[in-house]
This record gives sequence, C-alpha cells and structure tokens, in this order.
Amino acid sequence: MSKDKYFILDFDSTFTQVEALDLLGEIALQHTESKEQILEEIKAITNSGMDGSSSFSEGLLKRIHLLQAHKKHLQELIGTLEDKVSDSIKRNKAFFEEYTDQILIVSSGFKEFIVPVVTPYGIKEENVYANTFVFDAQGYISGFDTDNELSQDKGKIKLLQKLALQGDVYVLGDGYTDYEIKEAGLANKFYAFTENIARDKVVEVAEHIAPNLDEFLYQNNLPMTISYPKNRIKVLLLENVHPSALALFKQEGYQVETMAGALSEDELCEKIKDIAILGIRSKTQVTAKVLQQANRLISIGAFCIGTNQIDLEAALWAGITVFNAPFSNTRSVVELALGEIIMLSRNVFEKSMKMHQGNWDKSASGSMEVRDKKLGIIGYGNIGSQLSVLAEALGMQVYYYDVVEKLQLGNARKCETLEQLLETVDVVTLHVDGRESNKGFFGEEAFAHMKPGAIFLNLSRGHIVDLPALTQALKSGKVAGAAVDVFPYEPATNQEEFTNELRGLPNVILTPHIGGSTIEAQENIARFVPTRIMQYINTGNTYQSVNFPNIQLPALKNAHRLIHIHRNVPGVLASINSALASNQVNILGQYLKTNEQIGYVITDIDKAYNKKVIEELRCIPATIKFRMLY
Ligand SMILES: NC(=O)c1ccc[n+]([C@@H]2O[C@H](COP(=O)([O-])OP(=O)(O)OC[C@H]3O[C@@H](n4cnc5c(N)ncnc54)[C@H](O)[C@@H]3O)[C@@H](O)[C@H]2O)c1
Ligand SMILES: O=C(O)CC[C@@H](O)C(=O)O
Repeated sequence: MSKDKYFILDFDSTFTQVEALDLLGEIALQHTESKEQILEEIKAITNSGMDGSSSFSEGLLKRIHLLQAHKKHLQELIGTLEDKVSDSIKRNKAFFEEYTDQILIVSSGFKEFIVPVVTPYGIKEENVYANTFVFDAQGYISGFDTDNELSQDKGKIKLLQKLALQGDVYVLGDGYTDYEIKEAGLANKFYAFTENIARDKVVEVAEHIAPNLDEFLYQNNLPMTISYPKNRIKVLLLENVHPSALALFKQEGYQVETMAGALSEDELCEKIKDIAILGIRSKTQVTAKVLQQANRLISIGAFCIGTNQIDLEAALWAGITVFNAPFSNTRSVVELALGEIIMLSRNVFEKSMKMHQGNWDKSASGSMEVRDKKLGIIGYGNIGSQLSVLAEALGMQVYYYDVVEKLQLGNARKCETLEQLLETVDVVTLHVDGRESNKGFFGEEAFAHMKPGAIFLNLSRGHIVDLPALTQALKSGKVAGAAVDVFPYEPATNQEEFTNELRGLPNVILTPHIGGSTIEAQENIARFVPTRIMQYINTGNTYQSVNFPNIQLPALKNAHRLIHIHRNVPGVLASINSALASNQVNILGQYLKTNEQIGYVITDIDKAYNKKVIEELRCIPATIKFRMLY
C-alpha cells in the first residue's frame, strides 16, 4: 500500500460505544441463571486485556468459552451495534467516505460483526483487519482462527509490521494495544479515544487525547461535519440547575462546569471570560459589565421564566442569544398560589405556629371558604391565565387586569383599571413580569385601594412590591394575610441568612422563591433550555429566543451554513451577497430577519467554496458576530 496518510481505528469502545463481546454475552446468556456473574467475569477479562495487564490471547479464549454464543445471536448483536456507533463517528460520515482507501479498522474483535457495522460508513471490507470465529457442528462459537495474528499477544503490532504502510499513520483507540502500535514505532501519532471510556493506563501514556472524532479531525485539519469540536466549548451552569441539563450538554460533548450558588458581578466578570454558554436561574445578574468581559459567550440560558436578571439589550448588541423556559414551571407556581390562597383564608399558618407553641385555638373566626370569593389576578399572562382556570374550578369568581388585551378564559371578568380590580376582590395576586418599569408597581396607593381584610400574594418578582407599604398594610390589618415568595434582595446561596422586615408577622407565608421549584418543573426546564441553546449552536435556529429575531430553517444536506449577526443598518445583506458573489460562492438558501437593533442572516452555501470569503464576511462593516456552523 502506498498513500500519504493512514487512519487506523479500533472497533470496540471506539467505533462503537460498547465492547461487542460483552454485548454478545448479554444476548447469548439472557436465559442463563448465572448471567450476571458470567458477564462480570467477561467484563473483567476484557478490561484487563484493554489496559494491558493480562495476556490478550488467553483472555480471548476464556471469553469465547464463557459466552456460550450461537451463530443465531450474531444478527441481534449487529443490530444493537449499529445503534451504538459512537456519536462523533455517526456525524462524520463524510470523513470516512473521503478517506475510504486510507481508513483501516484494526481490531481484536471479529469480522462477522465488524464488517456489517462499518461498511455502511464507506469503510472497505478488505480494510477490516480482525479475527474470525470458529463454529462447532451445532453452530455454537467454539473458538477462533488462531493463525490470525490479531488473536495473538501483540497482534496489532504484528499486523502493522506485515502491512508495512508507507506514509503517516494515525491510530485512534481506547485500548493499550492501540497505543502499542505507536510505541513499536509503527505509527506517527496515537490518540487515546475517550468518548466512550477513558482508561487511565492508556490516557497516561498517550501524547494526544481525542474526546471524540471531531477533536481528532479538527487537530489534523481533516474534513468534519461541525466547524468546531464541542469539547472545546465551555458551558457554565450556576444556581443548582437540574442535573438533566448537565447530562444533555455532556451527551453532545460540551465541557461543562456546574456551581450550586449564584456568582456576584465581579466573580462572574472573571469567570465568564472563556465561557461560551452560561446557564443561570433568577439570582445571577448578567449585567452590561459582565457582558463586556464575555468575549466567547454565544448564548445565555435562563433556567426559569423571568429574564429581568439579564441585560437583554446589552446581550443583543453583543450578538448573544438568550433563551428561557417560558412555561416549564407555570403549573407549579399556580398550584402554590392556589394552596396559599386556601391556607391564608383559613389562617392555617398562624394556627399551626400556635399549635407548635402548645396553644389550642379552635375557632372559625376569620376563616372562610374560597368558594364564591373574588380573586383578582394582576398580569393575565401564562401564570395568571392558568390560575384563572383552576381558581374557577374551585368556585372562585375571577377578575383580572392586564396592560395588554388578553383572551378572557372561562367566566373571568376583565377590569379596565387596576383600581377597579383592587376595590372589587377579596384576594389580590400579582403575576406581572419583572420589566424595569414594574419596579415599585404595587405600593401604598395600591394597598389603599384594596378592600379591608383582603389577602395579598406576590409570586412574581420582589422589586415589584414596595415592602414597607406591604408591612404597614399588614400591621394595620388592611391586609389580613399575605404570601410572599420573591424579595427585592434574595440570598445568593442557602447558607446566607434571610433578613427581611416581613419576618415574624402573623398570617404571612414566606417562601424562598420556590414557586417554580418542583421536580417536574426543574426537569422540564433542564430539557427545554439546553435543547433550544444546542439547536441554536447546531443550526442557527433562534426559535423562542427572548432577545433575537426568531428564525427557523431546516438544515440542508451538502451545504455549509453561515450565520451573520449585524447592526441593523442599510446595506449589510447586499455586502454579504456581494462578498459571496465575488468569490463565486453559490447560495443555496438565505433568510434575514431584523428587529430594531440587529439583523440576523442565515445563509446556506455550496459545500465547495473559496475559504477567502470567510474573512471578507467577518470584516463587513456593522458585523457583530459571524460564525460558520457546519
Ligand atoms: N415565584 C416563582 O418561582 C416564579 C416562577 C415562574 C415565574 N415567576 C414570575 O411570574 C411572573 C409571571 O410569569 P408569566 O410566565 O405569567 O409571565 P407572562 O409574561 O406570561 O405574563 C405577564 C403578564 O403581565 C402583564 N403585565 C406586565 N406588566 C403589567 C402591569 N404593570 N400591569 C398589569 N399587567 C402587566 C403582561 O402584559 C403579561 O400578560 C414573572 O414575573 C415571572 O418572573 C415566578
Ligand atoms: O428558579 C428560579 O430561580 C426562578 C423561578 C421563577 O422566578 C422564574 O422566573 O421562573
């Protein structure tokens, strides 16, 4: 063979995520009583062979005998292996097709299952070097071809010596026997492939680590499906975001760091410098000052509904998309509000406190049913309108007030003014959003308009209510009871003390901003937000972004996708297209959407293009960010 480059890939735990013989054991032994024990034995032999601590050929024979596998089991094995091809191998078919003559599978596994799994990727059957099974008269696997050097100790070295490849040889594998090829001087580079398993003994000796195939292709300037390996993209998740988010980002290969609490502005300014994706909840303030330091930031995920903690405008000008979970915890807030309305109507918390102190205060005084009472919802958005439906189901009469026209649900009655609502209802509940202009929205004047003895709830944002005015209204008896979940200042971590003037007041339910803190909501959010962000990173789609013009375009095959974010001034689209035209780049599809501040263009171009155009697109005046996605 004579070619300038050869790529030698291991099969088990490299091309596929699993060890095929372990899997064959699972299939063949499924009806055997001692299955678990035998599988453990097989795994232990596999691992000790892989990290170089025992004789490979002896181990192979032992495993074959333990397996008790039959020819008929191979079809199921192949089907499962096809599903378990490593993610980064699956997405880089183009590399295999382009280098079809130079890619060799060198494995101590068996051709019977390797060939059908690798050939759909363009790998030639004659380039698969592996063992072959021997079957007995009943079709059971009884051994293997012992003449094949790959069944022997140092088999890969023996094979490579025989092949005598002329050119640069790259080896990718998870096992010590893969490393030995380089150690024997038969390869230029060995990459420990750690996407599926990182074996300490192998990682220690490897000069290069490939957390996935993307990284290998990137480092060696080879064709890859995505433009940049995900393992180089850093994600920072703050404020105890649910672990499912971490798992989702990791599954796509991102480098993820998590922290339990929020960070202060100064801490975040330092930490944000090399972060590409930031995940927060309601506490972390992402200010313009933070964003100035965020040189690599692509996207911010608010793992909640509210986004008032983020300077959305500054993020927009910096070309940073913001995503939230607009309705993942809606139901949780509504359920808490409903429960609190009932508890407050019955003085449950006050009576419970008394009981804890040994006082039996059995009386109906001041306790009422919620049926037929008038509930006033301020802010008839997602939460307000859902509360409206459930409160009506309990027999409450619902009134609402919103600054914009809203669909009236069920029998809810719209109030033309805030005052009209306040003067009508027995329970006032706030569900407005946290926009800056809502700061101090509910103060002395609003409390004055409420009916004497009414109940008040705030589960929206802390800065919306003037706390001294609420305290005064409670102390004077104007407000009979209150439930407050959100505060102008909230502790950054669970270790910090909560100091607030509402502490100690009777019939006041205080909760630590847990309206949306249910397992269901947090799991929903942890799926919703990473999915939106990863979709943006992978395809450029901005569907449901809080600050960006929303674009959703299907991905084209055989195309590169460019995204261009620019200040919304005349002529940018023309400049983009003139740069493409002057470099003879064929446009396959294009979409521009603007808002008042920025323009966002997705352009799909032909696979073959003049690389010079990329620099020209980056330099177009008014450009905020330019990226080639794939
Ligand atoms: N306590 C929690 O854990 C928790 C959980 C989720 C959401 N929230 C908060 O709840 C609030 C509502 O969430 P949502 O999903 O229903 O938001 P939403 O955007 O769907 O609804 C907000 C509604 O308030 C209206 N509004 C805004 N300002 C107003 C004003 N001054 N007067 C009257 N109406 C006004 C808007 O027009 C909109 O209809 C937000 O502040 C959110 O941050 C809190
Ligand atoms: O979980 C949080 O920190 C915030 C919950 C809530 O206020 C929201 O905006 O969704």
